[in-house]
Amino acid sequence: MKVKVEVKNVYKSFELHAQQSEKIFDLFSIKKKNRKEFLAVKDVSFKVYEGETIGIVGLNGSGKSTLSNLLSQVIQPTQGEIELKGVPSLIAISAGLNNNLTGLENIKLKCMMHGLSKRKIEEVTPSIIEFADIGDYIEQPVKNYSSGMKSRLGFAISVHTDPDILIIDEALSVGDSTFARKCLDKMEEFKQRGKTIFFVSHSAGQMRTFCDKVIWMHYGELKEFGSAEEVTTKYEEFTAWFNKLSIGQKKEHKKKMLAGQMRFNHYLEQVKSEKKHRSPVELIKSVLVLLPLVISTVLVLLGI
Ligand SMILES: Nc1ncnc2c1ncn2[C@@H]1O[C@H](COP(=O)(O)OP(=O)(O)OP(=O)(O)O)[C@@H](O)[C@H]1O
Repeated sequence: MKVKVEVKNVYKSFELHAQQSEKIFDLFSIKKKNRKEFLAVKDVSFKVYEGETIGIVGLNGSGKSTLSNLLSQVIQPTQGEIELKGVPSLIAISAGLNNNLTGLENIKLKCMMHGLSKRKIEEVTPSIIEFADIGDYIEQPVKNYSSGMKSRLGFAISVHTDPDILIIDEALSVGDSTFARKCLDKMEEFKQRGKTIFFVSHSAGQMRTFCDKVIWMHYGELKEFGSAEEVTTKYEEFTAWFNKLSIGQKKEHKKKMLAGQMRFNHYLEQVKSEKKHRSPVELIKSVLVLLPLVISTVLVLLGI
């Protein structure tokens, strides 16, 4: 079997600015300040083969969506590498939908972004509308949709763009059971066609029946990666233990674990090799941001 996705020592950190002014200061400063950052994904590595369906489980805030966004290239790793052999498509609640455009306009836009020709878009549009099944709302701006409607439209568009790697981030949890069944049937069809699927869900049943393997994300780290049965059982044992804790104990546990995800941003740079200064590219970017301000100031001073 061919390797379809390879994730190598991936980290994703988010800088935590105490104030907006810090953010602006960082944009213009040449030397990076040592700010606090949060490691949402911490040294994650795994390989996925063609045709595998991979479930992703974990408590709230464990890094599942961050990992989904990394896999679908919506965000880039802070460190590490992700190699994808194929085009990914993310299905998440309202992912990639433009709120100000109508459903129909979004269909055209997303299909174009996936490289479909005008003729192909005209050909698949009726089928997308039928799958989404949101009636006259298809002519309404997406901002008027319920989360279930957004999820229906997002799912319908994504499966019709025929992606190689499908990443489904809890989109099914907001739909009703009929729609969830329809999506699961479609996913089964994709699976039969040898597509690679990542599937974020809180349902142990769906993990067992639908996935070959499961990734358990735990406070940013990959705690387990193995057969769906084995990892789901371990995860259920953990949640049963966790749910037995008192509210205070749960809070204490979370606090301790989250503290382990806090770092100063030099941490990753130390891991990399003590690279404390901005790269020339970053420096040029800062200069370009300042350029319009400098030009307008000079023009004002010259009285032009
Ligand atoms: N842009 C951001 N800036 C700062 N922190 C972020 C950002 N995005 C995510 N995080 C943090 O990263 C952690 C992981 O978030 P993520 O959404 O990936 O978790 P999750 O497992 O998908 O959670 P849930 O089950 O609640 O959807 C959370 O603590 C979240 O607050």
